Amino acid sequence: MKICVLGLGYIGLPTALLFAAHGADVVGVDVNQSVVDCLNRGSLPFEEPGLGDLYSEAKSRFSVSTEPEAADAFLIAVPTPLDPATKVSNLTYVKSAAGMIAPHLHRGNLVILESTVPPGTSERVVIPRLEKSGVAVGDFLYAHCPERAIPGRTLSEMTGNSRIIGGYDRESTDQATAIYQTFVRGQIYRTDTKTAEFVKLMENTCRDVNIALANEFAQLAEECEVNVWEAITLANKHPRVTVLNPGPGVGGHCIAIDPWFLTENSTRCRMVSTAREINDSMPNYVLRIARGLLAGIRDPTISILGVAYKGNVADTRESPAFKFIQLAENEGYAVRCHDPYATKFTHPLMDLPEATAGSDCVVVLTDHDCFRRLDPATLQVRTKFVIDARNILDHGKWADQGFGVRVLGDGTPVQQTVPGEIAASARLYPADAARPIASPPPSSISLLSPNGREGFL
Ligand SMILES: NC(=O)C1=CN([C@@H]2O[C@H](COP(=O)(O)OP(=O)(O)OC[C@H]3O[C@@H](n4cnc5c(N)ncnc54)[C@H](O)[C@@H]3O)[C@@H](O)[C@H]2O)C=CC1
Ligand SMILES: CC(=O)N[C@@H]1[C@@H](OP(=O)(O)OP(=O)(O)OC[C@H]2O[C@@H](n3ccc(=O)[nH]c3=O)[C@H](O)[C@@H]2O)O[C@H](C(=O)O)[C@@H](O)[C@@H]1O
Repeated sequence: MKICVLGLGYIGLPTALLFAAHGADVVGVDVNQSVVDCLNRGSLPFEEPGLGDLYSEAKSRFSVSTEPEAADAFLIAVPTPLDPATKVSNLTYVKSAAGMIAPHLHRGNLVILESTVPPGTSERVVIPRLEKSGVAVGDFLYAHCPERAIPGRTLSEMTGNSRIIGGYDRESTDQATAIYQTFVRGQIYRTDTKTAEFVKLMENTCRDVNIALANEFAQLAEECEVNVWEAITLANKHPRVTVLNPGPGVGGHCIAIDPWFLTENSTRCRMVSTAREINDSMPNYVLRIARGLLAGIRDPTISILGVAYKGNVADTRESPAFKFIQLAENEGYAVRCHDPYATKFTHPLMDLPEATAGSDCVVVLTDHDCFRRLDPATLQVRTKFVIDARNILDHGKWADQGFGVRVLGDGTPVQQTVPGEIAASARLYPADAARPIASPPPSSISLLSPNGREGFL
């Protein structure tokens, strides 16, 4: 079996290598020459746990090129970004990939679309371009097989997750099932192409809406002067309730984008777009907290810890850090950034001492594990304020070092802050307290550790 994989990014490359490691001859195609050069040098264009070892294992059956060639099966894993102005999918890359396959397509070949697309895209956009080959669908096989792997655990999820295979016809579903079964150990579910497109979008939209609910709870809790983290921990004791974690916003190439694909042709949707609005407004909310703390400080500097869209990954796509920084700079704050994972960003990435030197407020935006263990005694800041927008720091330790600690959703009323009341506005945690609430916590629950729950890597 020879498989040609178009798009060697976060999804296409691991998928191509898994096929190769399980016996297929794979040609990986990417229009970006630097990706091809990098792989030809034996390096990886990005990091993902286990990918280096898989590459070594698969190398003998894997070659790379900027052009597709004849094969038994073609797999498309190219980007499907969102046009930020119109909130409509940009299908340019998918169209171009289908156009590149057409000259090599023969009767009996299988084409699989893995890229996430709006419902109906296969039928309206992809298949017609493939048919320019002169072969009609039915004579070539076609399936949409959406990817569900989560960055940071891509390989274990690609092999262990269940999969949806949406074939154009029974033969297409059978053939696609057969090739995924070479490495997928999870259950394979069969459906039609448009349902598969819809299911993928529903999954990510469901997560987005649930995160929006957690973010709204954080804001409501603050209005009620309740600590949302304690409230969530307790609510999640209910056997049918799972509230996710509030945070500074939703980033990444998928959850912040896919809900718009579901609604782009709809005139009825309310909840999905409202959830997007709530999540997109979280950087403003965190900045409002910072504004409260920094009122009265001359020429304030904010130190951002974490620009990646989530913990323990380097990916900054759609990261809430972009919006937070832009808003902060518009406000006149100087911004210095530190992220031990990210390598590419719009702002210079500094080491921790440099990013925090002379700072007036440290803001944790990403839940990297290494931040949990940070020792505040080592930081040479000017003003001791920290905002923990992920609830990951050891707050007692920071308070011991004299920091005013403000946790997103901790119940401190944001609007109470007025210039001249700076220290009072940050809840100064008593050195021996793990949380800013008056009554002592029941000894049986860990109130500031809900991040070990489902929902966070
Ligand atoms: N990254 C993720 O965690 C997940 C992504 N997806 C979906 O998978 C698709 C791919 O996403 P990523 O791998 O993250 O994208 P990516 O941006 O990491 O990689 C895509 C690659 O495709 C290449 N490319 C663009 N046009 C091409 C063409 N015509 N022929 C060959 N190569 C081409 C680009 O140069 C790039 O290297 C998207 O639709 C995304 O929504 C789905 C599930 C998870
Ligand atoms: C339904 C679902 O879990 N989808 C996964 C998701 O991967 P992704 O890394 O984007 O998801 P994520 O871990 O929820 O992170 C998205 C964003 O949401 C934030 N986030 C996440 C969980 C939470 O409780 N609170 C929160 O604020 C994260 O910090 C991040 O900014 O989207 C992937 C995709 O489609 O690309 C998909 O394959 C993955 O399985």
